[in-house]
Amino acid sequence: MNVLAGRRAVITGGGTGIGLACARRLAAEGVETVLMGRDLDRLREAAGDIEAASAIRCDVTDDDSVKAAFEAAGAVDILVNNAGIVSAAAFHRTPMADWQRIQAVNVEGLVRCSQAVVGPMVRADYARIINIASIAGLRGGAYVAPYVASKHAVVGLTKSLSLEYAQTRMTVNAVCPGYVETEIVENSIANIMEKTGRTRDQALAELTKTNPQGRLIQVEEVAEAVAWLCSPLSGSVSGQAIAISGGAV
Ligand SMILES: NC(=O)c1ccc[n+]([C@@H]2O[C@H](COP(=O)([O-])OP(=O)(O)OC[C@H]3O[C@@H](n4cnc5c(N)ncnc54)[C@H](O)[C@@H]3O)[C@@H](O)[C@H]2O)c1
Repeated sequence: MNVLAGRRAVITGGGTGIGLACARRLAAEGVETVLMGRDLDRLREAAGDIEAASAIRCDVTDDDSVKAAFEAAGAVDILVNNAGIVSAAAFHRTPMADWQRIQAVNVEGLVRCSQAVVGPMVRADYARIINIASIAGLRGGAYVAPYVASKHAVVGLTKSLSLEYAQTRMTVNAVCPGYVETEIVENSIANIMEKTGRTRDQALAELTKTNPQGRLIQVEEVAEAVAWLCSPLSGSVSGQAIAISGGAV
């Protein structure tokens, strides 16, 4: 029998990319998944293909939306804070509004959703918070300062919460992927092509050369790490930021 059968997981930004792969992987362990995001039609379509999955509208930047969504979700054993955005620009040309937009989703959104679940989680016999950070949370990167700062904040929050709740049965960890083949990366490729006039293959090579294995990472590889962090036998792993980067960090 699957040891996670009957557990309930919320995955923010669960309708696409890494979040959707996490939902599929956890569902394979018998976990009931709740996909949260802004586009309910897309979420419902995604949930329709997954056993015991449901969809709830949630904008992680909005207090009322988060409150209503987590009330509707009910008891939660696993929270995967996956919703995230990125933008690329030279530091001196990055408007303050871009900084605020990225912090609002990547950092404040994660705080809001985590605060919505930790109360009951600290009293539970099992609980997991898994934050999808990035290798941008472990090292710097040119032209992506707001994203890098936000993902460093995610890693800092992960370490702090793991200590704050160490006396409970909750673990808090981050996974830190390099470039993963998703919509975000497709946008990065389009951005490089537009700014530099490079072909798609050249733009893709710019990204894959950051991975010593010379390839894009697959969403299933990230989801596998998330599933392991959910397993009861990983209960003494907490406060970690696990790179999934082909050895880049
Ligand atoms: N793709 C990569 O190369 C890569 C690498 C490292 C880390 N990450 C991180 O992985 C996570 C998932 O990204 P992805 O690559 O699957 O791309 P994605 O764009 O498919 O996923 C991001 C999800 O977040 C959702 N989202 C954005 N703003 C939201 C909001 N205000 N409220 C609720 N949901 C919101 C989007 O709708 C989308 O479903 C992000 O946190 C991203 O920073 C991605």
